[in-house]
Amino acid sequence: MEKFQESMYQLIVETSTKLPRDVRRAIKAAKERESAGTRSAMSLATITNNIKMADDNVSPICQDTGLPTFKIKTPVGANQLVMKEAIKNAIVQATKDGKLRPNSVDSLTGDNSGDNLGLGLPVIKFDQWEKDYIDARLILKGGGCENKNIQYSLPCELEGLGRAGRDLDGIRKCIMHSVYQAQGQGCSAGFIGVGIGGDRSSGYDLAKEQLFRSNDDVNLNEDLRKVEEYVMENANKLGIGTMGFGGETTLLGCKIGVMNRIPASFFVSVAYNCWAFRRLGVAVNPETGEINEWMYQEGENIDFGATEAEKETAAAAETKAEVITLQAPITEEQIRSLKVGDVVQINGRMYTGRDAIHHYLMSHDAPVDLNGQVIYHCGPVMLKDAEGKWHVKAAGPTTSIREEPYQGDIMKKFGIRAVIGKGGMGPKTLAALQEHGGVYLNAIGGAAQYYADCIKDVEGVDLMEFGIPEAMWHLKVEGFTAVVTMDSHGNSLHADVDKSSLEKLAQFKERVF
Ligand SMILES: O=C(O)C[C@H](O)C(=O)O
Ligand code: SF4
Repeated sequence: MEKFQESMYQLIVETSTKLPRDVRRAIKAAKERESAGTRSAMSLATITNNIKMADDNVSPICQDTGLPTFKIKTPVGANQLVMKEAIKNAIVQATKDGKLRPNSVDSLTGDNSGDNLGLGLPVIKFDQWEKDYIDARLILKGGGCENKNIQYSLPCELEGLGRAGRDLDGIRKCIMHSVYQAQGQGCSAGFIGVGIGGDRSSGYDLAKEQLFRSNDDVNLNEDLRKVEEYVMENANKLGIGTMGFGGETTLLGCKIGVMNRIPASFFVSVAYNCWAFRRLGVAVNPETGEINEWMYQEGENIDFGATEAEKETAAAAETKAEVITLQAPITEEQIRSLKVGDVVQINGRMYTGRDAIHHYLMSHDAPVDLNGQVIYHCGPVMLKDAEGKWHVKAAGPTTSIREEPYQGDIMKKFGIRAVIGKGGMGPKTLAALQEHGGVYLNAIGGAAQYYADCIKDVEGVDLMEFGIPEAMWHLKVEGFTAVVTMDSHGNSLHADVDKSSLEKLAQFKERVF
């Protein structure tokens, strides 16, 4: 088993940096469905560029490399303790090499362990089987989509859909609702794994288990196959689209599993996974620990390479004419001239700030003058070189809604003019944007390589005590592109899409099964 650690390292690196073939094909099909020139088409072009960049740079597709979860099947007699130790070592190494973000945080103190280890982490689930090889699978599922998981206890009342009963039709309604409630916040278009039955914890386990199925397989259970097909056809009519910008594709895959339940409980558990659906697997020799075979290799591999990239550059050049350039510090007048739908490109300085920084700024002074400045909701992957200089390895946006309780107050307190994130913010922030003269810019979630490339220098860092993802990084950017989705005139694309998709959801109220 001396090669097992190296094999697990390879599995981690491949999973973090290369999307599996079935996922690539689903994204390509989504791109082909979208009409040219729309915000969704532009986002999908950025996403496919990003996938290609991650391949080429062998760097994380998305900066949130999730809570590493291994599912391992072993032949009788294989030593699971040895495997566990090897996996931990491989994780520490992958973190040092910038292939994983240090993502393990003490739940009580907020301290980041720095190496992705810590109480309960990584998650490793072992099972024994009769076969003579080790089947090791890994999923790196980020926090934004994990937060959009949802569990229904039937019977229940659902907005837009009415009563969901304890039958196949009730299940159908829950699944349709789960897609609606995620909006763009889990970096749509997404994949869902659904678990029917069990208790609250085994139901969610079953839902996550479905995410290990190939996106192209056909459910052997006839009822579930019908529901899967129904959901794939109809969820895309909700019009939520890529990043919640509206558009043709909201869902890229739906896999449903079932297990028994106890008479009093009827759970439908949904695990939502973003487009950056990072899961892979290997078959390992139990004697040597070497990889015999990579999984999920069936079908055509889309590399989103040269010709696609050329087309996208051309498309980007076409839209260039409409792009508005912003450079911090930004004046109130400039900000008030922006409106929902505008595409902006930022040059110059921006500061990262997410959960810990927002909480901190409520009761402290800022370490820098934020007047007229831009805050980027981002927790990057950073590496320090031998000279002590920091380099950005991955830096896409994080879900902004978590900062809703603080954002408006902080913008007013420090004179911040623009915040960049993804998934949109709520009414409190919208009111503050109007009152103070501010704007919300939606960047493309998961496009961590694309945005890392826009960051030309790391000019400083404050509040490192919060750990790498939560610190306030001072970034020099060039051509950082984002879309105005909330402006200073009271408009919010997110509120509009939420409203229209709820109306569309109501079309699916009538019994189908
Ligand atoms: O933590 C992050 O960087 C992003 C997170 O996965 C999110 O989607 O909000
Ligand atoms: S930022 Fe988006 S793509 Fe990345 S893990 Fe979070 S939900 Fe997934």
